[in-house]
Amino acid sequence: MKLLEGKTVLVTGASTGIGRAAAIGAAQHGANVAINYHSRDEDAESCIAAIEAAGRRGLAVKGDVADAATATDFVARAVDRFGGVDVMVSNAGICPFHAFLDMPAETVERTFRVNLHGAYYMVQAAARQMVEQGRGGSMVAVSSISALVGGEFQTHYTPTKAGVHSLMQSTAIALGKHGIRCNSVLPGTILTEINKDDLADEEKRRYMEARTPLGRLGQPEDMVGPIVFLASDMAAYVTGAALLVDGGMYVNLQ
Ligand SMILES: NC(=O)C1=CN([C@@H]2O[C@H](COP(=O)(O)OP(=O)(O)OC[C@H]3O[C@@H](n4cnc5c(N)ncnc54)[C@H](O)[C@@H]3O)[C@@H](O)[C@H]2O)C=CC1
Ligand SMILES: C[C@H](O)[C@@H]1OC(=O)[C@H](O)[C@@H]1O
Repeated sequence: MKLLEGKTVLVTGASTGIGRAAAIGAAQHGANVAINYHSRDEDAESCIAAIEAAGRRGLAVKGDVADAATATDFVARAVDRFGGVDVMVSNAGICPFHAFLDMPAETVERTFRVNLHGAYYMVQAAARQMVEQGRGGSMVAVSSISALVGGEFQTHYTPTKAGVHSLMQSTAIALGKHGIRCNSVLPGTILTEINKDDLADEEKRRYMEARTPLGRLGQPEDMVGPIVFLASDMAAYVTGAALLVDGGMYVNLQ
């Protein structure tokens, strides 16, 4: 069953990892897909090629999500190409692992700007368009298990993920009257570029695997079903919710 037939889906940070998998998954579920990406043109082109191979139309728009103008440009370009916006997947993020006591202020500020301000601007720009269209819509923000638990080298990162989750709760209230649903997914540890260096440490990787009741770390494709579901009309009465997608890592105390 195709869950996003006829819809236009926008995904930020979609040239790699979870965003790329979500963009291709949305196309496989019948959506035309616009992707935002930050720097690597060849990765964006390859994502668009995969969207088109799924028989749908794709559009790549370059831009830094930390800049509010990127969001208005992204939405305007998608509307110009596809005629509207039905779903915004706010996914772009960074996690430069670093100790707390000597954390550089610029690392804190950049992480806040990309992860939290970026999500805010993207969701706001999409919401304005959806309200104008008058046919509702769906926001899916990629938060994290880190919205719920801490990380020694993620003191600048975990507050942004709690913030993204909180943003979905408040926008669910602000936008419910317009038929716009807002939810977050909370991935556990998914093997992508964001943690490639961190998980190159075999001991840490084995520890993270051992914490996961399903016995393995996640792949970007593990995020597709939950994101597509929340984006789709199958989740028509789901808003303000957070869906952990972590192989059971969060509940595994002992
Ligand atoms: N991989 C994991 O274990 C987890 C990842 N997440 C979240 O998932 C999201 C996607 O990350 P992954 O796919 O894992 O890693 P990734 O590094 O493959 O993807 C992040 C994407 O965001 C893009 N990006 C970074 N800064 C940007 C900017 N200023 N403007 C536009 N795009 C920008 C990158 O170019 C990249 O394509 C992030 O928000 C991350 O915090 C959440 C929980 C766990
Ligand atoms: C980047 C980390 O490996 C990943 O990001 C998160 O949000 C989770 O906390 C994982 O540790």
